[in-house]
Amino acid sequence: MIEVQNLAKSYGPRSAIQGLTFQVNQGEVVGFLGPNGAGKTTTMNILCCILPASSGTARVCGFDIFEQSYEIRKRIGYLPETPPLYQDMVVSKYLAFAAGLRGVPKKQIPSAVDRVLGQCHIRDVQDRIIGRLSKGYQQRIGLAQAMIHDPEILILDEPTIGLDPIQIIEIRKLIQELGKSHTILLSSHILPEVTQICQRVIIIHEGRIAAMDTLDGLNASLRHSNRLELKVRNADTGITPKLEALDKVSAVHPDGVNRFIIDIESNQPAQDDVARMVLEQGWGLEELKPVSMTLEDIFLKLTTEEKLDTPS
Ligand SMILES: Nc1ncnc2c1ncn2[C@@H]1O[C@H](COP(=O)(O)OP(=O)(O)OP(=O)(O)O)[C@@H](O)[C@H]1O
Repeated sequence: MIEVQNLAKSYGPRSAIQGLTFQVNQGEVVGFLGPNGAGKTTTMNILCCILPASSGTARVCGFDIFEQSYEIRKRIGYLPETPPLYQDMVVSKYLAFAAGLRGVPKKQIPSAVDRVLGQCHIRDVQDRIIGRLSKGYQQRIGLAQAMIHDPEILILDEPTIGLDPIQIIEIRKLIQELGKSHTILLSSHILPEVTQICQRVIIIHEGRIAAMDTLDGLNASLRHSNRLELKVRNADTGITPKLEALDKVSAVHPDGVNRFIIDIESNQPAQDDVARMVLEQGWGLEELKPVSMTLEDIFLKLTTEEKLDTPS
């Protein structure tokens, strides 16, 4: 659905993105993550044909961003970080206006407005002035304008930024609903949000792809940081050095009473050795399980500590 190949963009001498290659398949909801200035908005603007790329190619629904931008605009709905709302307009009139701008035939405008009022759950405010509505409602109106021409793909730039926790939950639910019938590329700084909404993530850092996979896949590719969580019933004072003496264990961190976090050497299955020692020493095995990394752990690892050599 979206195919990006070696995409680059420079603003004068400043390179914003370089060598970006990724795909978003039909029906996927993909999170686009990166620290401030990583190049997320630049990439989204290029895919929506708002900004020209400096080099590389991208195709959206099979159409070329350089040659066939009109076809792409028909098929893409874009919610920029600041939604393009006219604060003095009434919701339904604004949406009809947006429909006209997006080329919806005049006769079909009332039904298009009616459709997005329903899809975005804003029917109850259709006669209200936009500027007097809460930010959560305004964001839904932003989504409604992005969908007014019934696009197959939605590109959402930080859709929950500036919302309060209840509004965030509402918009998140709405995006999850829309994800059932649309392909979505979504940028966000809120990592638990991406974990909840997205099936796959693309992490960019300094304009390049740092990782691209499902959450499970990312976890697996970073397995060198494997950790185990161990709970025992009767730890004695020698437990930490004894566990650290195991071949595959690189460090042991006590974490509360009778609980330990064990760092494992790269790709070494160490559970059996740890369990055997616990039983032999009579420490009483309560629980032994891998500590899975959160998206936040993965993101910080990729964007602060080190970079993957090649995107997966
Ligand atoms: N119009 C512009 N002129 C010059 N430099 C720009 C322009 N727009 C963006 N940049 C630079 O390009 C880089 C990427 O910016 P971009 O806005 O795409 O990042 P981002 O990942 O969306 O960041 P944020 O999360 O802060 O919105 C940054 O270094 C930014 O300063």
